[in-house]
Amino acid sequence: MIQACGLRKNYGTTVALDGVDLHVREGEIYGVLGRSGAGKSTLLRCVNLLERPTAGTVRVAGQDLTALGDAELNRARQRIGMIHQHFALLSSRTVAGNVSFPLEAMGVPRAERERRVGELLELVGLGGRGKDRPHQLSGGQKQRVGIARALAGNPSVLLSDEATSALDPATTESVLGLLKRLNAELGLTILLITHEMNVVKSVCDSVAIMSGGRIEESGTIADLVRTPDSRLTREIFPLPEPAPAGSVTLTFTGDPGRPGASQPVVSDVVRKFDVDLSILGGSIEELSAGAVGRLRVALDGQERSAALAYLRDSGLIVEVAGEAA
Ligand SMILES: Nc1ncnc2c1ncn2[C@@H]1O[C@H](COP(=O)(O)OP(=O)(O)OP(=O)(O)O)[C@@H](O)[C@H]1O
Repeated sequence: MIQACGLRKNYGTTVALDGVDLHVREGEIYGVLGRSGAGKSTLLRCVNLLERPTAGTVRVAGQDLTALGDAELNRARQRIGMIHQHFALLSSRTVAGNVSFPLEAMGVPRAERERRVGELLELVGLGGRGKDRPHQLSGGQKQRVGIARALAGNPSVLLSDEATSALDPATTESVLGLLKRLNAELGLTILLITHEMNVVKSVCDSVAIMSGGRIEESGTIADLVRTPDSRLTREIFPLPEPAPAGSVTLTFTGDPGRPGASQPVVSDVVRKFDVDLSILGGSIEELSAGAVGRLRVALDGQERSAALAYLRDSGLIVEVAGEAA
């Protein structure tokens, strides 16, 4: 749905994007994660051409935006909604007036606008709040207005620029829940940038990790957590590094056909084999891709090799420190 190839953006001598390739599939929620200054906002602004890239191409829904003139670009942008960290609402307008704003710009007749604004406010859980002013709303409600406004042009793509960074954890969760529902119900493709791992963990299907204007790592969350040395896996499941020589790190991926983190594989291995097992560290996370756990253990005893083989045969990813995978 979104395909960026070889994107570069220079501001004078600052290289904000240094050859970025991005592929967001239709219907997925794709997170771009990175520290301040990594280039995330620049990437997002280049996707809808609010910034013209210095080099590279951007295709959205099959259309090469970098090849369009201003008028065509404005039309194409109506199919790309955007929400912002600080909501960007007009304080002089009511809630309904804010949502109506892009429809007015598109020349939609008044009766049709009013019907559509009512639908959009219902969709984001703000039915009946149309006459309120933005200052009468909480942060989460303001962001819901921002989302309703972004959906006014019936976009196929929603871009989110740190949309939950100004919100408290409970409100963040409810806004993310809304985005997930819109993704599922409307088939909306969502590209969001964030510096919060929690956002990626709770809603994203895929992620790109940016640093210094480049993408360091990208892929589906499900694939990356199965790649034991991926940066995403190390950040979601921090375990002391380096692992003590001979220690064993077990990854429960929760894939169909593999044991989940709640299944008693570890107690089985101790019962079945002459081994001692002590836990050195670990955690379990409920990701959008399912429950995933990583556990580091010391495993010693006469039947260590047989126990390791059993763990592998049970479907766990087994890494032994100091041994090639
Ligand atoms: N309009 C601009 N003019 C000059 N330099 C810019 C401009 N916009 C961004 N930069 C620079 O480009 C680099 C990437 O900035 P960008 O805002 O894209 O990063 P970011 O990952 O979104 O960080 P943050 O989360 O702090 O916004 C930084 O070095 C920044 O200073």
